Amino acid sequence: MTTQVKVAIAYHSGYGHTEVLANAVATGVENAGAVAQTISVADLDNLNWDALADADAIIFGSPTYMGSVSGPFKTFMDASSKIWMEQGWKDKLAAGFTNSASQSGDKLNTLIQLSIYAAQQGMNWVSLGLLPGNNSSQGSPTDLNRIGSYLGAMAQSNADEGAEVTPPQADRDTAQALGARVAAAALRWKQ
Ligand SMILES: Cc1cc2nc3c(=O)[nH]c(=O)nc-3n(C[C@H](O)[C@H](O)[C@H](O)COP(=O)(O)O)c2cc1C
Repeated sequence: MTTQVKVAIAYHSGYGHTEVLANAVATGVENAGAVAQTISVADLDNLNWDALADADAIIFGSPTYMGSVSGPFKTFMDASSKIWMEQGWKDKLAAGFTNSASQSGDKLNTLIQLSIYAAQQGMNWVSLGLLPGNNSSQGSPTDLNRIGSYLGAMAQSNADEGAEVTPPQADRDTAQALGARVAAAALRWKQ
């Protein structure tokens, strides 16, 4: 009998760019042989908390707004304090991704915030696991992990373009790689 591993992707996206990444993460999860479910956290009244409870791993995704997670994502974090009280997500795997307009844009702070959140929930954080791209004379903006993050997946979306154009394919592929890594880890974790 094969073990079914479920990976939830809990994300917020104000204008669709981070949602593109959430879908790319889900593709990576599915390609690695696990079941992916994307869950927008924007509508707390209709949030599928059961799916989060049922997941072996939760990958958190938020745009970087004002150098931290977006307001709706923070509202979701605070609403999950009931779960924290019971340590309901303890020992699940966790990972994170973020997206913003600037190359840096203080995205690292968002990933740190997500990893601390996961730690408070008793979860085990999975890093991106890719060497940095685009950091040598041989590098290119089309490289995987072109922004050079370790803690999670970072993406950059031009401020004047829609989600059908930006973030670029390299960032979508990086998000996909994160999904595949977490799914592979969850498959090992569940054995
Ligand atoms: C309220 C607000 C705050 C923002 N703050 C930042 C920021 O701190 N750094 C940055 O690089 N971009 C910032 N941006 C740009 C967004 O991160 C960027 O447009 C991103 O692609 C939005 O993702 P979304 O379409 O999923 O909402 C901000 C945008 C908004 C609306």
